[in-house]
Amino acid sequence: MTDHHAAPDGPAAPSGLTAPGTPPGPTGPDAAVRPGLREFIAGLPKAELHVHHVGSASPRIVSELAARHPDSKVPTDPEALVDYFTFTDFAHFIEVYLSVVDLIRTPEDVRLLTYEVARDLARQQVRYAELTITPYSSTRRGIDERAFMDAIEDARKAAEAEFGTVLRWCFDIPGEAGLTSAEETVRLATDDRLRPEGLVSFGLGGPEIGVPRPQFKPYFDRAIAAGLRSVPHAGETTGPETVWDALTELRAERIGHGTSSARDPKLLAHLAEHRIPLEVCPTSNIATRAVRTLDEHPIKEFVRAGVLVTINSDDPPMFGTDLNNEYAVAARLLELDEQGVAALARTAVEASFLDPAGKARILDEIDAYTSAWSTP
Ligand SMILES: O=C(O)c1cccc(C(=O)CC[C@H]2O[C@@H](n3cnc4c(=O)[nH]cnc43)[C@H](O)[C@@H]2O)c1
Ligand SMILES: [Zn+2]
Repeated sequence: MTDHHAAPDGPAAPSGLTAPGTPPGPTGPDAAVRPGLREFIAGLPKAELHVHHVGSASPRIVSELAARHPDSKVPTDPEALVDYFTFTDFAHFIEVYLSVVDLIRTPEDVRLLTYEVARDLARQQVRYAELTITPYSSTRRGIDERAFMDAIEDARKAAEAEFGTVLRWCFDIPGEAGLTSAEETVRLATDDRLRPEGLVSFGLGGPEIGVPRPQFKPYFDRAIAAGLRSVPHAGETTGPETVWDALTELRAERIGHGTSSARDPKLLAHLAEHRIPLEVCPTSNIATRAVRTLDEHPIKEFVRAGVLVTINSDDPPMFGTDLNNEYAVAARLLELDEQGVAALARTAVEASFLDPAGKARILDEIDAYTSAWSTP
């Protein structure tokens, strides 16, 4: 077992079987997190703005789907998944990610996955999540587009009714799949007969190296004209120029990761001035080896520069984390107490694409929870 999945009192690591007392790995729980802070985080109402649909499949769901489709190379044993979800670099991560995408073959698989993802979010007191979905990956594998939309919408409505967690969708272009995938994604996102009610934003994911952002401008223009918000990944595995491209060409309102922005003081100043939040996913950056160690993560520089930082989990079971653990990691890196952690949760709600009344409701909940916690 590799140690970056060791998380004794943290999230359900990929195996869910990590023995208590396992030495913490670079992204595991920190002795330095103040006593009681993990409990505070666990009960804190939160919003998750950067989490991938397929990348959120729990070990139980992955093994259930792998057992259904025995031709797949994905292990059926949740323990074996820990090694399977250990990545040598970003390209290896995408290769493994796509092998899990290959397991989603029917509208029922889509519905099950979506509903279970919502259940996992609700368990962490996530009140609102924008889930990044790549419809192209499913339709090109033969899932009927109408049935796909019905499956995610059905799960969204059931999750809201049963768990109280509000889900919204970000449809992303898998950039490396080329302009055909961009055309297909924007068509699915803007065709009034298909576009799901829960869709709020338009994204761009996958590898960045060799996939320049400007080529996607016409597709983002169409999505924005149809009322969608622009949230591309940028600066995860390439330099700050990619983030500039996302801002100027794709009119990004938030940036997925934006890690390399720290290398460009002018960019940091621009992000701060224009209040463009970064969707920071610390453990993801270590797991894909985009950043070497957590202590080298630039989150502190973002905060110091006045950039709005939101904390997110990206592909939590694949990275042996969950949103609560990401808040604990951020608390250690930023040296936060309960008030500081609550401020991070507030920033995520404010940076979300939820309507004003929905935002106010969660913000009130955060305040009530935080003052009840600090009242003896
Ligand atoms: O589905 C296909 O057939 C296909 C063909 C070629 C390339 C791709 C992709 O590149 C899919 C990548 C997929 O990865 C998702 N994702 C999940 N986590 C991350 C992340 O941290 N950074 C970037 N992308 C991520 C993303 O949603 C893409 O759809 C697919
Ligand atoms: Zn992502």
